[in-house]
Order: sequence, then C-alpha cells, then structure tokens
Amino acid sequence: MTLLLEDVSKEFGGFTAVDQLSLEIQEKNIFGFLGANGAGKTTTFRMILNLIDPTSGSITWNGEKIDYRKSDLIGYLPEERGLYPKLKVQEQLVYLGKLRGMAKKDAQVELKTWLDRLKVPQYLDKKVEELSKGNQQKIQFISAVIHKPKLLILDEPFSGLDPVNVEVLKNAVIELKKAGTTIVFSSHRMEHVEQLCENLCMLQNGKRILQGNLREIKRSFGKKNLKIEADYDLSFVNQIAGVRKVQTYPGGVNCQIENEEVSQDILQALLGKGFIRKFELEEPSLNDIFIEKAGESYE
Ligand SMILES: Nc1ncnc2c1ncn2[C@@H]1O[C@H](COP(=O)(O)OP(=O)(O)OP(=O)(O)O)[C@@H](O)[C@H]1O
Repeated sequence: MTLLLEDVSKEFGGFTAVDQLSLEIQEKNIFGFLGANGAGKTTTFRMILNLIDPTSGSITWNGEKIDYRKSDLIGYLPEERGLYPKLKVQEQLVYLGKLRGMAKKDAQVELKTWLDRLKVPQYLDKKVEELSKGNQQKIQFISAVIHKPKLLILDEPFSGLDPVNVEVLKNAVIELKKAGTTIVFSSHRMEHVEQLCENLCMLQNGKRILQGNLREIKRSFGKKNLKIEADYDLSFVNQIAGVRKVQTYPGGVNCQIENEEVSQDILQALLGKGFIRKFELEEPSLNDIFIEKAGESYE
C-alpha cells in the first residue's frame, strides 16, 4: 500500500505551488510534511486525495489512482474545518460514518470509544456550535478516523489545541499507527513532526528541500549544538574559529558550531580557565535543520 508521488507539479495560473515533487510513503508509517505557510502542503494533500488534478506528474496508492471508490479507506482532516454547527455531535458523526460504509450501530460504538479516548464523552449530544474551537477540532478528527481508514491525511491536526490536548491527539495518532494506519500529516511546528514521524519531507516554495528518515537526517547533520555551563564568563567562545553563534543564558551558553571537531578546540580553550559543569554536544533539532536547509535554498 505504498503512496507514490512521481514528479508532481501544480500550477495556479503562472504560479507553481508544488514543483516536481517525488515521494514514496510506506504503509503503516507516520510521514510528516513540513514547511512554512504557503510551502505547498495543503495543495499536495488535495492532489493526493484527487480533489484537484496535478498539472503534471502522477500519484498512485498501491499502484492505482485514489478516487471516490476508495473513500471508505481514506480519512482526511482538512485544513478548513467543516462540521455542521447546528447538528449534534452524535447525529453528525454517525451520519458521516454511514457515508463511509459503516453500519449505524458500529458508528455509534466507535464514536463513543473515540469520545472517551479524546476525553470528551460529555459532547455526544451537544451541538457542534456549543463546543470550543479545540473541542470542535477533536470532533472533526473523529470524523476522519471513525471508519478506521487505512490512509489518514491530517492537515495541521494540532493547530489551535492547547498543550494537554496536543498530547491527547498525538497519543491517538500513535495508537492509530500501531493499529496499522498509514498517516500523513502536515505541520509547521517542527517539534510535532520530530516526536511523531519516522520519515518526513520539508517543502519550501513548493520544492522539496529535504526528505528522508528523521534519524538518518539528524545523524547526517552531525552534532552542531554545544551546551557549556561554567562558573566564569564564557562569552569569549564567540571568538573561536568555527563558532557560528553563541546564545548566553544564566550560567552557560548555547553555541552553534560548524562541525563536531570545533567542540574540541573549544574544550582546549576552556581547560585551565576553571570548573566546567557541563559540556554537551547535542543533536540538531529539526528546527535547526530547517533553518539551515531553508537558508541554503535562498543562497
Ligand atoms: N486555488 C488556488 N489558487 C491560487 N493559488 C493557490 C490556490 N491554492 C493554493 N494556492 C497557492 O499555492 C501556494 C501553496 O499553498 P498551500 O495551501 O498548499 O500551502 P501550505 O503549505 O498548506 O500553507 P499553510 O501552512 O499556510 O496552510 C500558496 O502560495 C497559495 O497561495
């Protein structure tokens, strides 16, 4: 059940929103789409779901185009949320479940399970308009998963949620993956992608600027963050060759260095100056990697 995008482009008028994007998304994986506003994430999702046609290139799932006949196998949380405000949660979600081929009873049972799992059982018979924005989002999430899709596409699933609810939803996504769902989601919050995805793609202005396995990407970037804590003024490390940036905080500094070897020069310079409480080389965060890659593509 591989999802395959081959040389996919989308133009609106003369503007290229997605530019020759090729990707392979393996089944039972969580795949992250990263990119700033306007990078082309939503446009890519719409093409995958066959809601809009690519200008060129092809998209297949298990060797076939996705069309309405596969809608029972697919779940989609669109960026623009769209529930009926006047309908009660139960009426609406059971109806949507039935549209996706479920028996009424099964949809009712599944809905109750999901409301419990997302910690909102009290909303079963509430009208959607009575719910807060974050809780409406949970209901919309349930509408995307109630029929147990094989492929789940989530456009910015965590936007507008408080930190506790972000965790609740993240756990739900992890459970769905364990149950065998292939999940593709977008976010411009690097930490969400970092915590959930095995594989990811970074888009900028419609172009892929990075793609691959998260662990391998991080390893290939090397450890370029160095944290030092000492009882004396560390601002002089700024002057050492290979140090790009130094951020000072009480009791220590965070340094960005060009490569791991620079850390040894810094250590040499520190020795003899006094007591060092911490000297730690850290993996780059996805945010660091994004900033570096995004910068490169402007050069
Ligand atoms: N129907 C359309 N007509 C014209 N331009 C469009 C259309 N849809 C998208 N675009 C443009 O394509 C680009 C990519 O938009 P898209 O919504 O895919 O980005 P995104 O990565 O999802 O951004 P965001 O994080 O803000 O949702 C944007 O510049 C947008 O203005």
